[in-house]
Amino acid sequence: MAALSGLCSSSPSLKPKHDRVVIPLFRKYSLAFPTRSNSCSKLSVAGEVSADLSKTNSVGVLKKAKQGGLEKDPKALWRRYVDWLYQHKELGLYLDVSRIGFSDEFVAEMEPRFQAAFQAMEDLEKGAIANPDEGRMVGHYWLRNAKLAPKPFLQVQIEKTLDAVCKFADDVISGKIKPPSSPEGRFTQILSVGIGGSALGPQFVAEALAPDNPPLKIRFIDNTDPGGIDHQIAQLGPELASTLVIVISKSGGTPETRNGLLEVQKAFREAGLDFSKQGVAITQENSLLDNTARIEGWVARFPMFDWVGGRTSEMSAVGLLPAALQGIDIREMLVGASMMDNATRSRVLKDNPAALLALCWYWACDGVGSKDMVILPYKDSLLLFSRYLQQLVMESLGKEFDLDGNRVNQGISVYGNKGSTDQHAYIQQLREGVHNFFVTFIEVLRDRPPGHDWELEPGVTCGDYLFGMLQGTRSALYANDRESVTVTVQEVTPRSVGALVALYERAVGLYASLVNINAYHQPGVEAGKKAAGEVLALQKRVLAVLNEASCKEPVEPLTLEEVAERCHAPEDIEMIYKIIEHMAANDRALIAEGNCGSPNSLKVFLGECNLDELYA
Ligand SMILES: O=P(O)(O)OC[C@H]1O[C@H](O)[C@H](O)[C@@H](O)[C@@H]1O
Repeated sequence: MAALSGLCSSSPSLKPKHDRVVIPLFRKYSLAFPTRSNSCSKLSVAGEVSADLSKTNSVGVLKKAKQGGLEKDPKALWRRYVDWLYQHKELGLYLDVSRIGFSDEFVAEMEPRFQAAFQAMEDLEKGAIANPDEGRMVGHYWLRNAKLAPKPFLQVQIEKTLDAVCKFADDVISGKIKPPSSPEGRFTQILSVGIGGSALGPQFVAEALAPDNPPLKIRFIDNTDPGGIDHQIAQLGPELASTLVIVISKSGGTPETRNGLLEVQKAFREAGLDFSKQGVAITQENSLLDNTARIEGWVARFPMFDWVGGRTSEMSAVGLLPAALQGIDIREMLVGASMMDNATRSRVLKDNPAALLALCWYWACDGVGSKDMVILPYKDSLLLFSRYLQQLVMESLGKEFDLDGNRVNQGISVYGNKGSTDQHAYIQQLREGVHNFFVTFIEVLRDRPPGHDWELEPGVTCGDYLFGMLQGTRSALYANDRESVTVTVQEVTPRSVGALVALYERAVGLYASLVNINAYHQPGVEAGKKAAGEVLALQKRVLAVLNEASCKEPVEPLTLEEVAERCHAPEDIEMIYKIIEHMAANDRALIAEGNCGSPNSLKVFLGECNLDELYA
């Protein structure tokens, strides 16, 4: 660890002042403090199990001030509330950061970092290669204000796509574009097939904003789980004939999405329906999906742009088309996002709600993700906000290396559902148990549309209870030194949802700058995909070996050792066991002897011999 003490030594104001803090063993830390300063030496010290904030976190006042505890004097707290309350008048959005304990000194020390983050954000918006690993521009902010796009052809692309989305949605809703063989004579259902960034935004927005009786109802296939897929198709029943299938994949090659598509196409064939007359693709030009849709003559294709990442694609065709088809005012979503974008371009920390959020995150998580972010919207329709944010925050910030190549293992964990429901589940632990989180309350002031409220006891409505639960939980947590942020909106509308999406997109971008990581790539996702590919390749070898033995006269059941040996993969015996266990559970391998609970007893064979494959 000796080299660590030299970190950032050229920056005297950022000298370490902290005590050693022990990080739980499972968080295998090997930290070099995230900073933009070139004076920091490049370090990669794997295997450490404790992190020394004094050496890894150059914000000197952070730990010291934290030891002082949170402000508890009601008058001082009220002053802090008023002093720091952020308000976006036009959006009717407030951000209260008073229950996060940062000090003025901390804010002052963070100021230069914020100025650097604002500059990085400005460069990004002007078209800099903000995703250096992939050599890509990052342009989701242009989607809600095309004039900001750095090249005229990008502007045209954005505007043309938006017009095409609106027109297509209008034509589908009006019945001008209709399915060939539906008794209703118009599309009534959407089946969205996509995963990750190609599902989470549309799911969140559908839950938040779809009217009670949308012109088209939406369902999702967002996995390669056959049971889940069958369930969605079964629920559609005869309405499959009036279902618009939207296949969404930026890359156009994600296996789960491809599988979903193949399964849905099979269901169409079995129902005697022509899929191409009901299929829509949203993907990058010339991707596998795009080419399939073009060659098969699907109803429509919409572009995904290279410079929009999946997790920030809600305001592209990915989010806008499904929303428009459900009758959601997508131009209002864009207005809300654009207004928030304007506000979050401010270089004055107190006037910039995204910067305030990033400040709170940094403070609460010590700039190293030491606490989890619990998202608690007190509104049923915002249930999926935490799930949406999970990808946005964790895929963006959860990085092994910083931009200078230091191993930092950054990130902030996100979870949550909704209040007051969660008060009856895990808030007990938040109040009294392990102190490893901070809360974000999302408060919605309007309970019901005007004229619909009633008092279920004198002076008290159902919504008053919800309000009371939020305020009570916030106070109870704070009284026990649990910090929280509160975001308040007037109503859940397309505008406020657009604003929330934009607020968090920018907060993530700014925070990424503060900790010096690339928020726009996801190299870690590849490892799991690659390993899955290897498992499927091994399965093919296992099948070939079992097939050969099963084609013998008499059939030769094999032990796991024999299968592994014949696959030339003795080191993969555990995976071979798992493959056989899965095949046996699905009647694709038969057990001659023993059972899966005692692997050494097993002898297996295939029910059928495939001679074609044997002699292929
Ligand atoms: O839209 P697709 O290319 O199908 O990608 C879907 C998802 O795949 C990967 O797992 C990425 O990590 C996600 O960021 C992405 O949203």
